[in-house]
Amino acid sequence: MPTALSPLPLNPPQAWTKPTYSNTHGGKTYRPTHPELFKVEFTPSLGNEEEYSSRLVAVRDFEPNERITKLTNISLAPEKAYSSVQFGSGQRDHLELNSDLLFMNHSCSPTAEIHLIPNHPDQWEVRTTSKGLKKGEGITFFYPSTEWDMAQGFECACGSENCLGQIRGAKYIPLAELESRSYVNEHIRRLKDGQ
Ligand SMILES: C[S@@+](CC[C@H](N)C(=O)[O-])C[C@H]1O[C@@H](n2cnc3c(N)ncnc32)[C@H](O)[C@@H]1O
Repeated sequence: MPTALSPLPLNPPQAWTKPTYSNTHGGKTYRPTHPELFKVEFTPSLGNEEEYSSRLVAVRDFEPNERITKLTNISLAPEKAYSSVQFGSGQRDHLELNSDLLFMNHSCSPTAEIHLIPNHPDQWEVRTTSKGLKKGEGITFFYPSTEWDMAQGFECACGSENCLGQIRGAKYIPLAELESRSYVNEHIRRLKDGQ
């Protein structure tokens, strides 16, 4: 069950077509959700089926600690999935982004953060880190900052010097390590406290 204070809709407020290589290259069904902020890029040489072949890229500069966007078209996820973002410690506390934000990849040295103030979905947002963000840079976040035990772990290909390798969720990473990488959401801190 979702937590009592989880007023997320079961369906996205606005219909959304997931971008694919073909519908962003000549297809007519895809409309970027935040064209003035970021765009989805595919690397066709890696193949359309390869999930890491796509990424979200800033189309303008952002200041340090600037809000990139609020999470405006979210819905309660039917279940934890590769695409969902965890917003609480309850079993059903996972949301779907239903926007191009889905294409934010994980990085061990992320350029952005997801801030999920408990029980205030109207304030949930994506922010830059203290470094800000330049036009053309990938918008990434540290998945364990929201995810406790991911539906689908992966071998990280972020390429950063201090890459952690396997990414499976915060459950498998000490709190100090989480804190050294990213803003850590309150539900993750709570779950760490109880570990
Ligand atoms: C929500 S999707 C992110 C968007 C993804 N690139 C796509 O095309 O759908 C999450 C998936 O992307 C892939 N991914 C994201 N960040 C990654 C990384 N740093 N290294 C390897 N794969 C990554 C993993 O397969 C992960 O399950």
